Amino acid sequence: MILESIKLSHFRNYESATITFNPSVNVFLGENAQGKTNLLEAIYVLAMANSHRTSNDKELIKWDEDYGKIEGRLKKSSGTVPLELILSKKGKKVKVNHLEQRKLSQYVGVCNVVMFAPEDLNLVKGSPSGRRRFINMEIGQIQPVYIHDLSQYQKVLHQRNALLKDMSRNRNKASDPMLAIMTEQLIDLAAELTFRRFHFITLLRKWAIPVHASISRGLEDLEIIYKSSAVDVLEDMELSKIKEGYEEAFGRVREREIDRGMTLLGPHRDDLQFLVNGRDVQTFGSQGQQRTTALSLKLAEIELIKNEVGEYPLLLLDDVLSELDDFRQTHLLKTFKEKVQTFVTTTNTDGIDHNMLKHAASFFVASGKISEPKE
Ligand SMILES: Nc1ncnc2c1ncn2[C@@H]1O[C@H](COP(=O)(O)OP(=O)(O)OP(=O)(O)O)[C@@H](O)[C@H]1O
Repeated sequence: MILESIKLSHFRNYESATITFNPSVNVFLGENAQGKTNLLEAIYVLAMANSHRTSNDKELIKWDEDYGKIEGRLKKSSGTVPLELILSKKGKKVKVNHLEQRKLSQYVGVCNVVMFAPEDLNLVKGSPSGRRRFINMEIGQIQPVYIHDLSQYQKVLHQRNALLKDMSRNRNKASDPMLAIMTEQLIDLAAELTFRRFHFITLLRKWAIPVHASISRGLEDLEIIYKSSAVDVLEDMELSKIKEGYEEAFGRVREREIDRGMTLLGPHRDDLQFLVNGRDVQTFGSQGQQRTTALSLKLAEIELIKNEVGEYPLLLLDDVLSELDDFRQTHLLKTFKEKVQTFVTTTNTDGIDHNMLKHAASFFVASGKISEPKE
């Protein structure tokens, strides 16, 4: 898919801007804090209806304005699709082909993106919540129903936590039937999410392992393990078996949950583990191995999306090229040259592959204004 153009109104530090993109590579050049990342963020938000760096949508609206808007024209093999996202203090509205979509699950997935930002280099080393967010965002764009299930899960989790908190304070037996109902609801959703996540990790593994071997010049074997807080999920495990596993596990922790006043098991406490040559990269890996792993995951996602939805996603590279050594950079750029529309931000083109720059449109970004492309 190709993003032909974008129009921003009151988005971050952009008052208004319209940009027509190159179908191959677009480079955004500028000093720090001028609006380069904001521009990639706008593309990401247009695709995912959520930012990659804040969960507070109000931060996306230009200061002292009431609303912000992002419009884009996306070219897919099925035709051109106008997309629109309006942010206001009351919430957000999304439109596809000028028609408002009531549910985000009907919107997310129309435009696919893979973002690689400096914080992704932390995917391996950072906290489990970052890895859960990665899983949620990636499954959401290939299986929109996942977004619906996840938001239902979060609602039930919130209610169940409130009930457990109350039970831990009051030790009231009268709440037992309510807890049983909520546990059943939570288990249905937890099993569904775990099943989908496990299937996603199986696909991710298929693409990431060969990529990692290639970037490490055949020296490293990657393994990705889904670590469930409740069930030992096995290859090809049926949904009903995962559900049974949750029922047993919740039975075991019931008293502890009431003591602690919170839900102790479920997808919100799961994690991913990465092994390189059999050792945990998070604990034992060098910084280079951790970076290679993060890059392998991102490259794998591109192929995974192509395989699942039939078209390559847009690739957003926020100031990461200079973070990768020449070999990793060349690998990244060579693999997708001409196949994937790429958007790159940088303060300086010195560290960037010159062959790539030859085919790119370069834009200059200063104080929320974008100059015409320089060839
Ligand atoms: N809601 C907002 N309204 C107006 N300006 C904002 C808003 N949010 C952020 N900014 C401004 O946007 C600028 C940051 O832009 P951005 O994050 O895109 O930087 P950048 O060009 O990518 O720089 P760097 O190379 O340092 O990452 C800052 O000047 C910040 O004050």
